[in-house]
Amino acid sequence: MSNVVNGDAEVSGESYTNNLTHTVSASFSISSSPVATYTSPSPGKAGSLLARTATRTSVKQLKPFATEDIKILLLENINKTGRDVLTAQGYQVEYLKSSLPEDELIEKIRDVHVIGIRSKTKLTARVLREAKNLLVVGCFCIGTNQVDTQFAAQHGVAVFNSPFSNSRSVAELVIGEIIALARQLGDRSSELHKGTWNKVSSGCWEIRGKTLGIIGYGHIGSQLSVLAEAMGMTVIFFDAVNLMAMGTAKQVPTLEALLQGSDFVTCHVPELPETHKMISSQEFGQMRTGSYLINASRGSVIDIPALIDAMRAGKVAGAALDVYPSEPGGNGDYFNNELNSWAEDLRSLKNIILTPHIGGSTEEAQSAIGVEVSEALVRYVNEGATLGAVNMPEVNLRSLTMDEPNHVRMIYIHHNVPGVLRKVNEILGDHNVDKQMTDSRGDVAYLMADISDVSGSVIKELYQSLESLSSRIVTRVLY
Ligand SMILES: NC(=O)C1=CN([C@@H]2O[C@H](COP(=O)(O)OP(=O)(O)OC[C@H]3O[C@@H](n4cnc5c(N)ncnc54)[C@H](O)[C@@H]3O)[C@@H](O)[C@H]2O)C=CC1
Ligand SMILES: O=C(O)CCC(=O)C(=O)O
Repeated sequence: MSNVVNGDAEVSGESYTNNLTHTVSASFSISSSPVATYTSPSPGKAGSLLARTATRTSVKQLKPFATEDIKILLLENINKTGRDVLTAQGYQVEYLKSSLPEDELIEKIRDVHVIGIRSKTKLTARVLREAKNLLVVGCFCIGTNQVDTQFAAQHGVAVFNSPFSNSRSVAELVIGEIIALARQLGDRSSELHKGTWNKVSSGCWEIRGKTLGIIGYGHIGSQLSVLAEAMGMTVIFFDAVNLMAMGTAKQVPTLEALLQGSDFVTCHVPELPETHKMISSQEFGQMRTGSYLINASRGSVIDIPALIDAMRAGKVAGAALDVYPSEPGGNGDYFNNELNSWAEDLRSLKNIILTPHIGGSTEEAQSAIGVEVSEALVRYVNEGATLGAVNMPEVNLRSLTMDEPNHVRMIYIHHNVPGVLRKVNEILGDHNVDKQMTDSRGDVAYLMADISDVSGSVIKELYQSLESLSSRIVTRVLY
């Protein structure tokens, strides 16, 4: 394959960096000239930060490859804003509305350099092991529990997410659910849908003056706290760390204190071993009789058979669940006992709101997430910047400019073992290293160095020397 970029004829990458599976793909064409630059396609409609910065003529677009050779697989109906950012770069983007069963996913992931998912797609070690060309994963959501982020890092695959673009949407959904549960809205509505008029006030309450207990006072929990106080509720919260309370909310020292003191309990913790079945029979026993439970975090946080028992016993007067231990792969799939053995018992309860993991599903959230995550992916693919990565150290260097035509950016992802920097500096030391940054996270380290006045043959030597080090996970060359 050969490409022409800004008039420079390119030679096959295999002729000079045999093992480019560690950069992008062995089949990519790599310019023989480090001065080769890339003319950015016209910015997409998204009007994104990236599109805007690309029009600044002084910033040099770093690309070691023909952008149209970058293959991206987007699953789970990722918003058009995100697709637009990626297609505007000239990448090949394949887009599917649902997730894929594991075997199909493995077939598809073998080929791609970037994968974009939401909460449903499980990128386990088994799947990632097959992803030989994969550079980066974009989680177009907050949670990253669906990805084996540690395995990914150890194989040089960065993972990005959107840490708070859907937080407000989740908080608003929970506010709606608090009122809906207090007024038994779900039951009244479905009765009338079936033709039955059932006007009742017994067991229906205002939320003013009631206490909301928030478990996990992070982005969503603290946002919810502000909204709940504005509606006249008292807020208490429990968190693993000490945090500044919003408004007049109060942190309580134990989960038990939270459960005993709340009329409504809502969970906003990540999926972790410590949060697995955090609310089970014992915790339901500690809740006030007639209180309500909401979970829009992860399905594993609640012991659902214990919830069913607590609701049947009248201990819990209502519940709203948005997330489940097993969730269907796509719209139209069944939510039944084959998926979760207790599904039909759950569906038969009174005053229970069951939603299909829509906490973050608003136009505003999905549009913002699409742009945010796609831009992080583009920055990583094109420039190697890891800012915001959830599994790699955060490393960035200022963009190279058009005034620096003979520069190369070397990226060396490596095992964090003693003596690596000495060896890397022996390789880079004879050259003019303008800037260098290195950082580590656990047992993976990330080094980025911009080197000036280098020829194509020198780049090849630098690349091969870094590749030959035993500490190497991935070497990338950008210019
Ligand atoms: N239903 C939906 O569509 C959505 C669900 N989520 C879920 O909500 C979760 C929370 O989201 P954010 O508020 O953005 O996360 P965050 O990371 O900002 O806050 C989580 C809080 O939980 C606390 N925490 C962690 N372990 C704890 C423990 N064992 N006990 C008590 N507190 C603990 C942390 O200290 C932190 O303050 C996400 O991890 C995700 O799984 C997020 C967005 C949408
Ligand atoms: O929108 C989604 O698919 C997932 C939302 C979610 O659970 C998250 O952001 O963690």
